Order: sequence, then structure tokens, then C-alpha cells
Amino acid sequence: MTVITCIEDLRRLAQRRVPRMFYDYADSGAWTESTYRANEQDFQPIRLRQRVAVPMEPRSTRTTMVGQPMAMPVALAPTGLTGMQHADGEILAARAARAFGVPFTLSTMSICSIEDVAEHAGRGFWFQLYVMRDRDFVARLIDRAKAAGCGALVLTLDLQILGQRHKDLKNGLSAPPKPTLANLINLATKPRWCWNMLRTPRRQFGNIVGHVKGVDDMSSLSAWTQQQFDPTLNWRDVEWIKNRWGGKLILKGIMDPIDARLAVQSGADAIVVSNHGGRQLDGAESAIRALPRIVDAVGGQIEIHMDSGIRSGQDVLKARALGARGTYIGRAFLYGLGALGEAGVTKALQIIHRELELTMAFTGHTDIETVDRSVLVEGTYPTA
Ligand SMILES: Cc1cc2nc3c(=O)[nH]c(=O)nc-3n(C[C@H](O)[C@H](O)[C@H](O)COP(=O)(O)O)c2cc1C
Ligand SMILES: O=C(O)C(=O)c1ccccc1
Repeated sequence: MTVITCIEDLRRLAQRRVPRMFYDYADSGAWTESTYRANEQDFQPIRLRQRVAVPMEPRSTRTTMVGQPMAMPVALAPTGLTGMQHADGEILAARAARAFGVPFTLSTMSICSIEDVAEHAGRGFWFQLYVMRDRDFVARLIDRAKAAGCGALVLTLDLQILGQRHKDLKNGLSAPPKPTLANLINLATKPRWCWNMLRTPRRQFGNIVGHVKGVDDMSSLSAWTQQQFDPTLNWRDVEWIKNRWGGKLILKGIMDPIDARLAVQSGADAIVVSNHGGRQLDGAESAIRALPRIVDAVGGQIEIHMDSGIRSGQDVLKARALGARGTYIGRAFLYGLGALGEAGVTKALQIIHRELELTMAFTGHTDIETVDRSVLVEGTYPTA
């Protein structure tokens, strides 16, 4: 293998090492994947202003998200089935994030449970909540996250029903994979993944199986989601969750200024401008284009984060310049995990950090806190 220098290198290696069903699950969007593609592509036309002969050392990327100090404005996004990209994936990613000094967000739909991650990777990670019909279960999840010392609750609002993802339907996505002939043939080409998976006991949805009576078969993930996720979710539920949780609350999946204003009224601490990485509403605007409008509407009133499409430190800088205090990476860290386990997540974070602080130097900044719209070339970036 040649030297790994960028996230795209990690993606290629992950594609070789992760069973097709799970690689495709990560690397796909809804329907035609037009929003998935736009998320990445819409960063490209945004141009940076090169500066010379200005101080460039020492440089700091340190900042905060919801008051929490971190090494750079990048958190690991919550991703379901992370423990299927690599055995014990959530524990490994949480460890890498902790060592790097950025938050890891554990998904409700993770393989390793809240307690597994707290035990093996330490406390303080963030927890992402999906609202199920069974409110007692939701309350128990919140209480478990509290008991594990989670530093923030990320409440996802954009997936009460699952976007239609063609690759998952064709592959028959399930965790663990069903022993069909096609799956067995594919698994036979992934010995490293299989060996690691056989050595871990954690192969089911750890936050759910064993915690809800009668739930031991989640083999059809989309059917299970449809049965369990609550389509009546509304702002009164957000209030109930906020009160039950009592800590920092981040609302994820906001793309419209109307919803952003309602989020402000809910008293949440931050919102994430996100279209779920293009996995839900195909045809939605890219998140980087939606960002300035949301910043214009509520920027002074609530902390704004963004995700969807970030593949480099330059993307982080552009999001920050357009008003996002922090960002999240989803696939960028999943590719690292699938490629090289914990070391791959560390690699992904190192790559993004290096790109970010080099770009700061070239654009004449030594402190991420001073980066604003003026690093961008007028006329090349989206506006409200
Ligand atoms: C494989 C995968 C699984 C995901 N699962 C969840 C999830 O369980 N909860 C959630 O809030 N978002 C989930 N997301 C969305 C991410 O949190 C994030 O919004 C998205 O990945 C950002 O886009 P990016 O992958 O281009 O960085 C998932 C994304 C991916 C790629
Ligand atoms: O795949 C996803 O994007 C996601 O958030 C999810 C939703 C339901 C079950 C598993 C993952």
C-alpha cells in the first residue's frame, strides 16, 4: 500500500477490507444520491484568499463546542452499525477521538452499547438519541447516557422514517449478515474483518437488544426502524427530552430557517445543520449551501454546527468561515475505521487537522477563532 495522505486513500482501503454490505451502507445516500454528491461537490467552488508575509506561527486550532474544549472544531458524527465497519468499531473510534482531544458521538443504533464504550474507552463521550414509540425505553436511554457521564445529548430530528437507500435494499443489509451464499462468498474475501469479528462478542445492537423486552431479532433493519421509530415526533417531545436530560442538548438535522427558529425557542444549546449525509431527503440542498441562511436567521441566538460532505480540513475551514462553530465527520472517520481500525480513525483526524492548520497558515491565520468570511473569495461562496 502506498502512503496514506488523504481521506480518499482511507476510503479505497476500506472498500477493499470491509464486507460489501457494510461498506455500501456507509458509502451511500438516498435514491439517486444527488444530495449525497452535492454535499461534497458544493465545497469545491468556494475559493480561499491566499495571504503572504503575515505571521503564521504558532498556530492553534483549539476551540469549543457547547462549551467543551477540543483540539479542533471537528467531532465524530453518530453513525449506526459502526461496529460492523470493524469489530468493536465504536470503542476503537471513541478511543481515537479521546486521544486526539475531540468528541466522539455514540449512535443509538450502535453495536457497542453505552456501557461498553464507557467501560472500554472512558466516560465523557456524547450520545445521539433517536426517539422511539416506546417512551419508557427513550427515558431509559437518556438515563443510561447520564449514568455513563455523556457530555452532551445529540437529538436527531431528521430520521423518524428511513430514507430509501437502494444499495441497502439490494444487499439485504442486516447485522450480523445473514449466511446467504452471496454474503459468504463476499465474506471469504475479507479474512481480516472476519477474524476480528469472531474475536468480539459484540455483534448486535448493544443499546437495544437485551434492553427492550421481546427485541432479539433486528435482522431486517428497515422493518425494525419502521416499527419502532416514532413518526409523531414534535417540539413538545423535544421539551420533554430536554427536561429529562438536563445537560447540553444539540438538535441535529436542521436545514430550514423556520425549524432553526423553533430550535432556538426550544432552548437547545446548539443545532446541527445537516441533511444526514444525503441519506434521507434526496433532493435536499447541500448542507454547506444551507448553512449561511441558517446563520443569518439564528446565528446570534444559538450555537451552530454543521455536517454532511466534510472530507478535508479545508472543508472544516470553509464551514467555520461561513458561521459553523463546529463540524462533524461521518464517512471520513468510518473509512479510517474500516481501513485500519483505531489507527485509521487517528489517521483520519491527523489528516484533517494537518489540512486545517496548513490552510490557516496559507490564508494568514494563526488562531482558528479569528477565521471568518474574509478568508473566502467574494462571489465564490453561498450567501443567505
Ligand atoms: C453509515 C452512517 C450511519 C449513520 N447513522 C446515524 C445515526 O445513527 N444517527 C444519526 O444521527 N446520524 C447518523 N448518520 C449521519 C451522520 O451523523 C452525519 O450526519 C453524516 O454522516 C454527515 O455526512 P458525512 O458522512 O458526509 O460526513 C449516519 C451516517 C452514516 C454515513
Ligand atoms: O443509517 C443511518 O443513517 C441511520 O441513522 C440509521 C437509522 C436506523 C437504523 C440504523 C441507522
